[in-house]
Amino acid sequence: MSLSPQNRQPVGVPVGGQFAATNHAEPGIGLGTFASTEEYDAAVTNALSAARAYERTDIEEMTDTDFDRLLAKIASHEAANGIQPAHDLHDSVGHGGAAGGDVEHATMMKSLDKPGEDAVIEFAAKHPKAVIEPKIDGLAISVKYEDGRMVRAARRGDGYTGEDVTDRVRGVDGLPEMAGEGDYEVRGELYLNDENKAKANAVRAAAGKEPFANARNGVAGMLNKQDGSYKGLFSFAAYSTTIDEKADHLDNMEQLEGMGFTTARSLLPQSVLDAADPMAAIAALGAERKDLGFLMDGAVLKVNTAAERAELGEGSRAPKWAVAYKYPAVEEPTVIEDIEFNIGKTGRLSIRARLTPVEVDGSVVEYASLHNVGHLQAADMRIGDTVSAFRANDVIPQVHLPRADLRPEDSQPWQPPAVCPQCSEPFDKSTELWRCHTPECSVSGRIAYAVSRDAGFDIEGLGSSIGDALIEKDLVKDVSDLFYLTEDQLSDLDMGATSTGGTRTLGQKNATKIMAEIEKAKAQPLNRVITSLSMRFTGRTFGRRLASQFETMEALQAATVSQLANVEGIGEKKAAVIHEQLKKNEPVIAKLRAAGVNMGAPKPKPEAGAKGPKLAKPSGEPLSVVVTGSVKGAPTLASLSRSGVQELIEANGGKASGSVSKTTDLLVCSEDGSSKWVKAKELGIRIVTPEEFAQMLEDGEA
Ligand SMILES: NC(=O)c1ccc[n+]([C@@H]2O[C@H](COP(=O)([O-])OP(=O)(O)OC[C@H]3O[C@@H](n4cnc5c(N)ncnc54)[C@H](O)[C@@H]3O)[C@@H](O)[C@H]2O)c1
Ligand SMILES: [Zn+2]
Repeated sequence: MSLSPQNRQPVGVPVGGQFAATNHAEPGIGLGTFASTEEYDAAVTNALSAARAYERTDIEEMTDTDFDRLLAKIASHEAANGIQPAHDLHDSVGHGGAAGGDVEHATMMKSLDKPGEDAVIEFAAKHPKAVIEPKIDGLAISVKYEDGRMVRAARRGDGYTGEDVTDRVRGVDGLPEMAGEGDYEVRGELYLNDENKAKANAVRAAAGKEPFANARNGVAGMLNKQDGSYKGLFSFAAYSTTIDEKADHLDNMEQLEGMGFTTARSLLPQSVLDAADPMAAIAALGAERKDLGFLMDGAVLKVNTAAERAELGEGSRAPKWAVAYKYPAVEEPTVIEDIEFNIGKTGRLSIRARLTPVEVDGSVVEYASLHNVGHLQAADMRIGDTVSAFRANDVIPQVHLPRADLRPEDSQPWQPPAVCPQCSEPFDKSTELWRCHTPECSVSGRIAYAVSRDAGFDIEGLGSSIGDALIEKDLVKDVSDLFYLTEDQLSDLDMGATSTGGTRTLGQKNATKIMAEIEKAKAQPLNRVITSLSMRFTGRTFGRRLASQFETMEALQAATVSQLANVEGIGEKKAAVIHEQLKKNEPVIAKLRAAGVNMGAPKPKPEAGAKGPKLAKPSGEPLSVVVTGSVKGAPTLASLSRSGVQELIEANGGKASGSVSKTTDLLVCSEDGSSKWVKAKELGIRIVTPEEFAQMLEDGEA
């Protein structure tokens, strides 16, 4: 089919600045042609790929504006060169990207023509009684009712057949399960409103995925997910029905509304078409877009009576009795001044562009989301690039279309940070959104460390997903907040959406368990309290040394830099850092103290004549002890973690060490032949079994 000249006009072109293209372009003029057949072929391939992604996935390979512009250029090239297109980009539903399915449609499900402003004005002049409705941006479905009961729902697909989605849309808001009597069909848009979009994106975030690019992509992605993880988050609005094919469109819509359906026109019913100035009504409808709470990408003009519908008839991919006007995305050119990173409170790396401030659609945009590393690299946007800033119906501004012709000569491709820019540790790249898990970088990492069995309070059951949920809800900002949680806060904690779209809470049973663990944790030894603060240079080893040196938190806080520096292995530099961080953590420590967390106690002075510490040399110096392998053989040691054993050694006056060297005094080892055993043998170091070691501690005889 060759296109009418009108159809070749670009639709939805952006307005303003260098990116402006006119909505009134003469057919084929200003759209340009491709320089070579190869370029034309590549453009067709790209457009088909984008259409496929658009119809079948939640991936947006290009924005609608880019897609429409590309399509217009392809059409213009074909017209200028007399090419009979071999592709079906122009005249198939879904631009050739749609796939059919199991359900055959009674009549073809079509698209809408978006012929541009002039044609819309002409349509309105010819059909002054036409009605105007919002064009909702989601996915079309057809729903069949038999005896007033919903029996089948299917996607538009290729227009002739579509995928069966019955079970996935049952219970959707605006789409009743039982309605009226008899057999009929309702067609309408399945869409995602802002409130549900936030919920759906929370489900995505929990799975480490980037939020949906926009609500329309969201519907596609959610519908493709067959496991129902987003069930209940859709909405439906009807725009046509077979309930009475002789009736006026408006009467039919009113009847559906009476039966419990939401209709497109009922979402914005106040706009009346003034045939003399249809663009005024379209603009009035468009003015409400920002505050609607759902995506509306255009306005639809439809004739009202059945007679007019029959008279105007159908085109191959769209009816002739309706036209749509697609609102142009508002975008403005600006320059990326810098690309900035931020590590969020749960450790996620977010990337944004700092822009030369520019006014877009009434407000100044200074920053734009660059999504994730993959997105930025694929788009090849660089510092210094002139880009187009837009809001795409979403609140967070975005940029796209880097202008190669305006790129500075010394421009370099953007490189993602090799390691976390804050702590220099490698990122966790297992999901689209990179994360840094270190305690230094994220509250998440700090809490995970603070509750860990090895280093911190050993709070069983408080895993990272619960930790993250507490952080998201701002219930926990630092470790001390854990000790102020209430059982109700825990049991009501929102753990994200369930497979049926409801919210999942942590529940009473889990809450009670965790509360008991938190209570128990208050008695953890001082070294663990110190470590749980996630200060630099106070890992497990130094935590133990500081605790045994200063005995109480009070003494540790009162210590001068040089007193801290005297602790083995610390030295002046680290001492200064620890000193500073102790000051910074004063409020946290105060809160821990007030919650009843153990702050240590001075060790009783040995009575005269009493034996010295158990793990000490006759000189009084601590024995350096290395424990390797399992200590399970010794019942008194079996329940201890690695750190527990080390703590025990130091509580008995010894010094725990991880590796065997000349200075080692004792190796506790159950496996003869291990590398540490061999080394100890070579160095003539005393070796005892865990059982013997347990006995030594009991007897107080080293
Ligand atoms: N970004 C991309 O890569 C890409 C790729 C392919 C297509 N697209 C976009 O998709 C458009 C074509 O897709 P399409 O045919 O699915 O949709 P469309 O936007 O051209 O409009 C037709 C659809 O509008 C819907 N609709 C909403 N409200 C309605 C109402 N009140 N009355 C009647 N219909 C209503 C119906 O589902 C109908 O099928 C292109 O113009 C392009 O912008 C984008
Ligand atoms: Zn980091």
